[in-house]
Amino acid sequence: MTAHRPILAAAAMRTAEAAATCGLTELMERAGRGLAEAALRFAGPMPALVLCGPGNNGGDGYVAARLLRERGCPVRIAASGEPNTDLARAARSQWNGPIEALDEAPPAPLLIDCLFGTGLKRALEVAVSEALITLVEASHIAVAADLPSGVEADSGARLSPVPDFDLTVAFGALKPAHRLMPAMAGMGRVVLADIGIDAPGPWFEIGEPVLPSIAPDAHKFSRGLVHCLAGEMPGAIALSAKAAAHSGAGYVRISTSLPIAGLPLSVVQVGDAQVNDPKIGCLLVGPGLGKLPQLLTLALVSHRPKVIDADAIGHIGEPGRLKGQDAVLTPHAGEFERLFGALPGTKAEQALAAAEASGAVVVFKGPDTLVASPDGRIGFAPPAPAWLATAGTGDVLAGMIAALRARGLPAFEAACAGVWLQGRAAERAGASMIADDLVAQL
Ligand SMILES: NC(=O)C1=CN([C@@H]2O[C@H](COP(=O)(O)OP(=O)(O)OC[C@H]3O[C@@H](n4cnc5c(N)ncnc54)[C@H](OP(=O)(O)O)[C@@H]3O)[C@@H](O)[C@H]2O)[C@@H](O)CC1
Ligand SMILES: Nc1ncnc2c1ncn2[C@@H]1O[C@H](COP(=O)(O)OP(=O)(O)O)[C@@H](O)[C@H]1O
Ligand SMILES: [K+]
Repeated sequence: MTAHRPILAAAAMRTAEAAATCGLTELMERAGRGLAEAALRFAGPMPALVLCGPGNNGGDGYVAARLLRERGCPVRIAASGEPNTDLARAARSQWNGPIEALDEAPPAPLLIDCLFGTGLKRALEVAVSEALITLVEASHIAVAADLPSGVEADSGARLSPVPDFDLTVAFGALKPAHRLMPAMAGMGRVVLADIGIDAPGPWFEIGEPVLPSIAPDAHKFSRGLVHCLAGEMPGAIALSAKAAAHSGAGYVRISTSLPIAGLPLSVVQVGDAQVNDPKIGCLLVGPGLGKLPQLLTLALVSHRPKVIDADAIGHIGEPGRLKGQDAVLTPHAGEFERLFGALPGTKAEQALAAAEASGAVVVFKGPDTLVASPDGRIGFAPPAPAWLATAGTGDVLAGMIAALRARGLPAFEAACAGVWLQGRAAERAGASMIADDLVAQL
């Protein structure tokens, strides 16, 4: 099992830094050392150019340059201007080499970007942005300190054009941008430098789940019954049902008006939906539902936990309808906007607002999937392969979450576990996978 790693927004990071017992000077020394060591490990000793900005991200750069030079690397520094914090000024005063002007500096094989980190508030000046892009493109290996300059820490937005990096060294904790699009796509490998900050909080990167073990005296119903409501296009719910069966549910049942072909023989097809059957561990409605809002209504009459996906999300109408439902909602961006409207803020803030409005656990899917709970927790998915973008993988995820819920995990934990397991299954399935292959990897 890998632990959940904290994710701190810029303001929370500043609070955690201020609370660090070692003091800010030592924090910057540790950040600079972590950066220098990570760059050396990744690139080996090669001539480096460190770009230093005006704030503490620049301060980290002065420290890293000094330490790289102490280890025998030929290092140059180019700065966009004078440091404007005491910490950065102190770090610069310990550098006794020349400092070049950013717009005149020739490139080097190793480029280390310490222009801006969590303090970026607006687009880079055009000359600074152009120099950064030119120097990154002319390097062999480009490393970003904390964040690539131009990336907004909390939203993952690019406030100005940002070149692609090979390595990003996050200090103390991941920031939302390390796990949000578009920023995360251009960071290369992301590593975390431990600078001694201990700040567990309600936002984290989802780690490997601990799944309930199968009791020695288990029977099929104690392992969890998933009941799926089939709609107009039964192929989708069939995928969900298979995924549920292979995610450890002891019994998977589909209520359907017509027999569904291609299902494993172990999946039981029934004509009527006893949605209040106390044996049901989790109901699943939505995949392939089509224009049958009455099946969502039926699911909402049930007192059992439920996963609401796909077409069913479009039939909800008013998020408040889900209050008290013990539901997990799994919208992609289109379904999300249809139900919740165009919410303001970052993707994380939108997911939280949606969870609060609906009282449901919201799995806001995409290349940067988030799991938000009405109690304020957010799990950020670790990167998953882009080949998940193929029809039916969302149906598989819904079936996985339903099974994990039926096996006894609480709604938020089941959703986080499903998202993590889906990503790893996709890695094993490989780039040519279709949704059916994903099920084979569960
Ligand atoms: N605090 C700590 O103890 C530790 C912090 N650490 C490090 O510090 C980083 C955060 O440092 P930071 O807060 O100084 O912000 P940073 O990203 O360097 O830049 C902000 C400066 O840039 C300016 N500015 C902003 N946007 C701009 C623009 N587009 N174009 C031009 N200027 C712009 C802004 O000025 P202003 O907007 O006020 O004009 C401000 O002066 C963090 O990522 C980590 O690397 C580590 O060392 C661990 C210890
Ligand atoms: N570019 C991507 N990178 C990683 N995962 C992705 C990407 N695009 C989509 N996914 C994942 O694939 C699944 C697609 O689900 P969804 O859009 O509901 O498709 P469908 O309705 O066809 O099943 C989601 O789990 C989503 O997070
Ligand atoms: K940076």
